[in-house]
Amino acid sequence: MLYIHNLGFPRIGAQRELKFALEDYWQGDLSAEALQSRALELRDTHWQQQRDLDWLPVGDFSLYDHVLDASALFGNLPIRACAPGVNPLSHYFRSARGRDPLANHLPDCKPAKMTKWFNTNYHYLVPEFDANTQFELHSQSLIQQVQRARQQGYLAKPVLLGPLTYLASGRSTDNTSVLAHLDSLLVQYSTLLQQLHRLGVEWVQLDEPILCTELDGEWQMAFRYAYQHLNNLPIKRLLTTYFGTLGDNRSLIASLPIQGLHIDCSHGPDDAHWAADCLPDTVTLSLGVVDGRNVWRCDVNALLQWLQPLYQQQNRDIWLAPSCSLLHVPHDLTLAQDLPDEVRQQLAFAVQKLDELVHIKQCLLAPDATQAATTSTTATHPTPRWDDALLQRSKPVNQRRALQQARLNLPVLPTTTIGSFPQTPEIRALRHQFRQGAIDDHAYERGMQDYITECIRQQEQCGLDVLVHGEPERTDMVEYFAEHLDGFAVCRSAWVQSYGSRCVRPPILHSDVQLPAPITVKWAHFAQQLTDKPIKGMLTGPITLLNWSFVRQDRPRWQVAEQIALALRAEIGALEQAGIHIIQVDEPALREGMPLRQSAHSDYLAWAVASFRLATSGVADSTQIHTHMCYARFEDIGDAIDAMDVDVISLETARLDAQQLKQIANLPVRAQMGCGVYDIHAPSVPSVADIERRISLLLVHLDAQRIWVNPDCGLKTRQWPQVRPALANMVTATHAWRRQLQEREFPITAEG
Ligand code: MET
Ligand SMILES: [Zn+2]
Repeated sequence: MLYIHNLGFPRIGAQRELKFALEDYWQGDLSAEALQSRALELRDTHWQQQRDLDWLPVGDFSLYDHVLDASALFGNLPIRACAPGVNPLSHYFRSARGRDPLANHLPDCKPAKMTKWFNTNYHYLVPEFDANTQFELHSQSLIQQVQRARQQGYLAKPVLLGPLTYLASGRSTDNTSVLAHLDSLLVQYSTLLQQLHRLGVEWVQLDEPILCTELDGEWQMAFRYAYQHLNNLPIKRLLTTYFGTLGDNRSLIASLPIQGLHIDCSHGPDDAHWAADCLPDTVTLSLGVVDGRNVWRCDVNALLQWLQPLYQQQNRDIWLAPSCSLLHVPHDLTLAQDLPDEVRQQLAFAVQKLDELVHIKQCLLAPDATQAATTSTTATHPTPRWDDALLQRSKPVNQRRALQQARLNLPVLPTTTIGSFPQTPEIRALRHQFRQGAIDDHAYERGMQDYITECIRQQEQCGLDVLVHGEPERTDMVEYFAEHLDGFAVCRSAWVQSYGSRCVRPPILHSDVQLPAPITVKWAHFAQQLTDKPIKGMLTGPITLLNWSFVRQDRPRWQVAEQIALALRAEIGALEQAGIHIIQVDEPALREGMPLRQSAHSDYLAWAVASFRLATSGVADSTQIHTHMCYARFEDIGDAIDAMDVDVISLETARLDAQQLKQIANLPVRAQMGCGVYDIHAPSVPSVADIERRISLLLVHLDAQRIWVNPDCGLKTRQWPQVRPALANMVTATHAWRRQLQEREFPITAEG
């Protein structure tokens, strides 16, 4: 038999209803009951939108995050977030955010750590384990949802994070192994599966995406052990793997006692063929044939070429699904009226992806009666081959240094910022009015120039050495460039959840990327005219533009990166021409684009670094190239960072302890380094003493000549009353150190 199902649906709502409800609730403007009833309405609506499916995912909806939901389900929220007599909803939100309106009498607590969900841009809250961890099942909410779905006539398939992926996503806070908790966790899973079975549930979905990563012997054993443990339960278990291929885990998977296996087919049909050939007919095969990570329409013709024969040869049940949860794509294309028609025709968002499943099912069941849709995509042109010399600056980094210094004449421990300054309500309003056509180009530019003037004045008053224009024209560091480069489209309603109530709007890269006209030059040039201090030009790098966009799939990623890089190379050339001699090319997303499997890392880093160099190597040796990275670990990519061949790199390091900072300082990187000296996310103003201490830590490990002083990241989410004193303190602390360093160099003796 042939069925269609879904692994998970976007939760935030087509119009971001959940976001607004959550934010109202956190503000104290919406009661907990009202929040729950909005969530219930949203779930009902989303179920309605999935009504054509044979099996409906239930339990995939979340008020904040599905990993946090698993922690709540198994009674494993951090103890510091919980207090007797407090509503469980408060425990949940205190775990996520440190506070909750229903528990205002409690002091704020430290929220759980947030980190990226595999290689997506979705962030989850990291479960915590220690020797005292004890699980306790809180299944009431899930059970109610299942009952409600069944009452509404759906065949409900509860969605659970699998026990191994749950443990692997967590961290032990006392150096015990997370696997030490497997036994006690399995007891809860068993109880839960029995409860679901008693409700009449036939299938449960167990998400184990870690099966698409490399697993060592211990984890493989744990998998066998865990699924054996769940084996004697009467409910059917669909083991879902996604975000990659099965690789070396095929034989492990074949050894697990499961009734169904879901395979991500967006990477090709090999795993599907393997499973069809090697798994017993009693195992249902769920094929993730519609890409759940991207917005392009499925090429049904191409798909049927392999799917049709595979389906016909099988005696087992086949299910069709998106490759993974649809959480990672926008909700509904019909709302995307601002996209050009020729782009929209090529796309499918969550709702449309389910229509595609219906269509594919029809094609398989009645091949003669149905017409497979052909997908036409805009033709693109591979970039003409360029000379490898384009990847090289003329001189090595240590020789460029003197040339740059001759022009810039910077003091030791130069101070700067990462680029953006507060995005005030006035600036947002200005951009909004301009977009609406309420003000003309002239008024918009004048408004921006006024703000840039203000940013320059503030930076001069604080005494910074290298200034920036402040990025007021940018809604977002990727979106702004996507709006001004050919080949990208920005859809203003295409929201994807990033974490909690936060959503992002990844641009859609649909055809050849080109720079029609310089993007940043006028702002940087305007700023430079206002000051004698050097202005640092600001760009988003090729890899970050790539990793934070939806990218065409008919071209390899390295090729797309190369095209973006060439467009940025032209922009950088134009900045240099306009008299900007320091240019920062931000790559905060370099690390997160790393493939899940370690064996693929070096390949990725090689082309990522090459495209960065392609963008940046065209400048004179006397022009200083900076890059900035954040949100990531850097310890294991030191070589790649060095290979980027920048003159200065700034890193988000303010939250690292002395030991970790030492690791960063000792990376095999030749560039000068700006290890962020204060955390821009912290609500308080860092004191002069704090920053001095931070600088002294750096001075232990780095030559003073290599150190830059800057905040951790951009300041756009901050407000001026905090930014001003923070930067002033940073400069004061730096000056104090400069004096000390000078005294060390010319020690003041008793005589002199
Ligand atoms: N230049 C950017 C900014 O200052 C870099 C941000 S990194 C996420 O906002
Ligand atoms: Zn940053």
